[in-house]
Amino acid sequence: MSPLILASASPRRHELLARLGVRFVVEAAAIDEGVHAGEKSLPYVARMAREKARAVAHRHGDHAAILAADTSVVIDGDVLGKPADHFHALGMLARLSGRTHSVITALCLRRDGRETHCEVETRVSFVTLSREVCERYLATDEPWDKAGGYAVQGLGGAFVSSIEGSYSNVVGLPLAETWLLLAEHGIDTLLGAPG
Ligand SMILES: Cc1cn([C@H]2C[C@H](O)[C@@H](COP(=O)(O)OP(=O)(O)OP(=O)(O)O)O2)c(=O)[nH]c1=O
Repeated sequence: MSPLILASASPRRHELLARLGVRFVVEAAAIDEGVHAGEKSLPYVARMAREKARAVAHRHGDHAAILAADTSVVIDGDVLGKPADHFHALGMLARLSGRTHSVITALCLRRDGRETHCEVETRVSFVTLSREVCERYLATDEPWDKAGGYAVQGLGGAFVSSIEGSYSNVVGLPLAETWLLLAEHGIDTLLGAPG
């Protein structure tokens, strides 16, 4: 059987999937990540994962097994993607300061033309951040390729006072749900079948 294709350029996703011991290759998908007018956060994140999987499926036959994911930060119903520039990132951190937000990762697994979806939500609470703290954080360059402009696995972890739900979900690939999804499609991991 040919290896699973991970449709992702994210080094975090590569590292997390590798932990499961799955044989995979990487093929990034370039899609338009714009939010449609009136589109809610959950359908948006699910659509992004689906479009990434389909973009890669397009280059292969129907038999290829493809895993794609999308992670977004959601606050007050608004989707925060990756910051475009310094002021955008500053605005995101100011919104997250002293409050609780959601991190949603959607997974899409395609195999033999069949698609399986799953969306996972983690609630993350931030301590209050001063403007100076945000500026110092932005100077580290950590926020740029991260949804919401922070990395829980890096220095941004210092902003997190509590977390409810899957930690790996915040980093970009929920390990438990990924394992279940792979098993459902008969894709072997180091752990074998769940349950
Ligand atoms: C909130 C948060 C996000 N992230 C990352 C996970 C994702 O890589 C990124 C969200 O952007 P995504 O568009 O989900 O992923 P990506 O562009 O990095 O990779 P690809 O589309 O090719 O799969 O933010 C962290 O690494 N740490 C965090 O704490």
